[in-house]
Amino acid sequence: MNKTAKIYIAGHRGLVGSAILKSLKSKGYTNIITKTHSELDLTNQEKVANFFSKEKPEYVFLAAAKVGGIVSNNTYRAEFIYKNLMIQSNVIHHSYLNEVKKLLFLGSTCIYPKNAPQPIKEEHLLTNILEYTNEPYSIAKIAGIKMCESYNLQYGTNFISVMPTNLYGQNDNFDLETSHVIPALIRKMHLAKLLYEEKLEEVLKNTSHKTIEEALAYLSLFGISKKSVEIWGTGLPKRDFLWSEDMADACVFIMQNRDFKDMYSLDTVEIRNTHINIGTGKDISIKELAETIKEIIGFKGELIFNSNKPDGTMKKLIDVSKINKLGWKHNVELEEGLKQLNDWYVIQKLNKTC
Ligand SMILES: NC(=O)C1=CN([C@@H]2O[C@H](COP(=O)(O)OP(=O)(O)OC[C@H]3O[C@@H](n4cnc5c(N)ncnc54)[C@H](OP(=O)(O)O)[C@@H]3O)[C@@H](O)[C@H]2O)C=CC1
Ligand SMILES: C[C@H]1O[C@H](OP(=O)(O)OP(=O)(O)OC[C@H]2O[C@@H](n3cnc4c(=O)[nH]c(N)nc43)[C@H](O)[C@@H]2O)[C@@H](O)[C@@H](O)C1=O
Repeated sequence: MNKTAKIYIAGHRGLVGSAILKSLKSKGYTNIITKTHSELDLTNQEKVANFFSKEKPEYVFLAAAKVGGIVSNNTYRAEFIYKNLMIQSNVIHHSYLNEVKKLLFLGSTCIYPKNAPQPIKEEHLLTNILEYTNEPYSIAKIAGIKMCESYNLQYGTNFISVMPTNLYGQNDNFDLETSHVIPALIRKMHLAKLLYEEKLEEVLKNTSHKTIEEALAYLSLFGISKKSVEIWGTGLPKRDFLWSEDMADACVFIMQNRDFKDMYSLDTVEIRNTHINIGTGKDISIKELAETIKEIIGFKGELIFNSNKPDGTMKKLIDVSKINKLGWKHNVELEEGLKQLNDWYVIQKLNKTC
């Protein structure tokens, strides 16, 4: 991938896409194409076909998807399967038709069985049943992996599938209903702290409500009060969290240095691993995570675990030995990343009107 190569980042305003854009720019890439969702709806086959035949990108980072946390996945099941299948089918197929040299497809570690052996290796794909809360999303992601594999084997393309663990970082989604756990807990605890300090004007600024009564009623739906914050589930599930800029770094590293055949040849033909895990290889319970965030923010109230909300997969530690062997390792440890994200949130979101 030379510095003037034409590179398309699909989803460049999202958590990962924005970090990939930043990384490529910092490395001196000058010919990057981006389109917002409203400029190019990737679920629309005709528009995607026109875009690819006009722009002819040489490299594609496929970081556009319908994404969300556990409740969002469980609630908007039809949207998760439909939109993800459409986006990835359109982008992968038109990348093939337009002779894209290399494409990177972002899947997710939720593709693995819910009770997969720990740490989860690439070869555990399709060995048992999936976690039900995110089954539609996972099935779409598995279809994406198999689409890349099939195009590589039949058409000789160079399409690589990476499976990120749970990600967090700047430009994340902080919506209380649809976000992932880290942005949700950061926002919940800041709001509870503002309530505790009786900074009601600031609470109002940080919700989309007109009166403080409406704002308080809304916050109570999410278990946010001056005395306590609700944490979904039992607190016992464990997750491996990766800083989004580390994820972007891994994506750029693979696009610069590795090909599909490097991954394919890592295993026996019988195992036919065609994708690669990206994470830290370390996990933490949601309870420990919540306590760490509480400490960073300085919230003095209680954490209340609501076991009526889903836990999801209990353990999702991934084996990262393959990506490590290929020459990449994460850089930012969780506590450092949480502090950085909290600082960013305070400047970019907490003191701005929603
Ligand atoms: N966040 C995480 O923890 C994890 C993410 N992943 C995967 O990483 C990738 C990136 O995720 P992340 O950055 O978190 O997601 P975000 O939700 O932050 O960003 C997704 C991007 O895709 C764009 N997009 C969505 N639908 C369309 C569409 N129909 N047409 C055009 N653009 C669209 C969005 O644009 P707009 O905002 O304008 O809608 C946005 O820029 C995804 O494939 C996701 O599945 C994998 C594991 C964990
Ligand atoms: C990346 C991954 O993201 C999703 O899966 P998930 O790992 O379950 O992600 P999550 O961040 O939403 O939750 C992690 C854990 O945290 C608990 N939890 C506590 N309190 C809150 C809370 O307030 N919000 C959220 N979202 N979770 C909370 C929550 O109950 C769960 O036990 C997939 O659907 C799938 O899309 C996917 O690939």
